[in-house]
Amino acid sequence: MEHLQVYKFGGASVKDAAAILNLCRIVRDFGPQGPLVIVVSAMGKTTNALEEIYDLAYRGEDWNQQAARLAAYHENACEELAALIPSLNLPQLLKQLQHLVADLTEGLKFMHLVHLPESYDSGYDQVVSYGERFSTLLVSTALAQFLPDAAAQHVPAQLIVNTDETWREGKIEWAATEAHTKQFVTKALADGARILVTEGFIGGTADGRTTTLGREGSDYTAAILAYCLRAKSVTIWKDVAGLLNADPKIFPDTVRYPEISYRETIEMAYYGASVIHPKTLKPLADRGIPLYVKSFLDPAAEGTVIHDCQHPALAPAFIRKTDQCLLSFESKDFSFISEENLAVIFAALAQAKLKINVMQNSAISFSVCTDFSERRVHLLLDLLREQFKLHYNTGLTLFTIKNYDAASIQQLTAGRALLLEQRTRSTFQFVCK
Ligand SMILES: Nc1ncnc2c1ncn2[C@@H]1O[C@H](COP(=O)(O)OP(=O)(O)O)[C@@H](O)[C@H]1O
Ligand SMILES: N[C@@H](CC(=O)OP(=O)(O)O)C(=O)O
Repeated sequence: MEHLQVYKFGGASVKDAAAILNLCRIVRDFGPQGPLVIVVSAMGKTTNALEEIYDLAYRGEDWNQQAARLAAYHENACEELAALIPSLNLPQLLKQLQHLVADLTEGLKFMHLVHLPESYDSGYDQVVSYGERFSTLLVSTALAQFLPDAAAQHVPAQLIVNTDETWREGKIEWAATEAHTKQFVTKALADGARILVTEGFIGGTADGRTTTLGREGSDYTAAILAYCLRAKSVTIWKDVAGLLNADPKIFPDTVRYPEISYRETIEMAYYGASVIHPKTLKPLADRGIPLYVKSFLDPAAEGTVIHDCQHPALAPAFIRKTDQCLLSFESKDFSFISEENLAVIFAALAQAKLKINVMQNSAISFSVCTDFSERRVHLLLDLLREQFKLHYNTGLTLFTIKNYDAASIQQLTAGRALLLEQRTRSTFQFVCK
């Protein structure tokens, strides 16, 4: 479907009724005339709120107040949307929302009273996925009223984005996803819809259970659907002017990259540039689909295009990852760290689902820097305690400078005590307090 485009709207761009109206205007004023698939994230900080609710429920603590606050936030958005789009049928929208809220709270009560889910992670997906289900209901309803000619239709992501049962990080079953996506989209277009709206971040297993694709995974959903539909392009609408050389919330004086290659961007995302989910680039690069990053606050502005291109050297990019943990494994008897030891350590890291951000070895010890998760680090320690002496430090920060020069290293390292440092020809990384 080479005319089809994919838009993705993240949490900031749907955070309240005014933001949803802005989305409708972007689609009307800047959107294509042809078919458009819209991928929607949960409103504002809803996913964090659902994580908190799930944690409380899993621990057997009271989650009712937090759940009521989340329901009120969405109800309030429905009421405000109805004031902004008078043709919207508020009682019907509220009824649909309340239905979803009731499903969510039933699930939580069931877990609380009857039995815990088979694992923390499987229960997480059933609960945390509601953020996207709520937001997609609001956005698809608003679009259907705002642009009646486009006959916007909701396509449930659980039916088209097929995954295995890797909870919280569902692995895409590509053949099934491609077949179902084509089938649902073709049918909806044949029925007269021009705009299809679906949930980002969530998928479904073959037996109908909901999975999630990893935090901030809605960008990835957009790329998956674009790949399966051989779309013309993907546009992700953000609260920044495009892909910048650093996060403007952290670093002053950022510059925008008007054009950048898939390869450079994939590395920036991998090192932690949170503007794009790291898995997003591969499906697009595989099919040569350009990715536009544009500002929903200034939709007429140029933004960034990420595609297959050659460009001159880029300004150094600065990336910060907080909440890091530096773990070191030491042999107990002064024997060298061998390949056999490393195989055991890597297997345990994979089992504990701890991803390595940086690693380094010396004669008798091996160190890795990972994102910190108390639950996962403790599992790792349990797995390896017998064989190795283990030390770990938390509350650390990992900085990466891509395309570094002497001045950028000096700028970032000045006054900091470095616990680990590493450089390749293009990348300088260090971990510090
Ligand atoms: N290199 C970068 N360029 C632009 N924005 C960045 C970069 N690195 C981090 N960011 C941050 O990413 C944010 C947008 O991404 P995100 O919050 O995931 O959006 P959404 O959830 O709305 O999709 C920006 O507000 C900015 O703070
Ligand atoms: N709502 C999910 C998925 C997502 O992609 O969100 P956003 O597009 O707002 O980063 C999360 O917060 O993780």
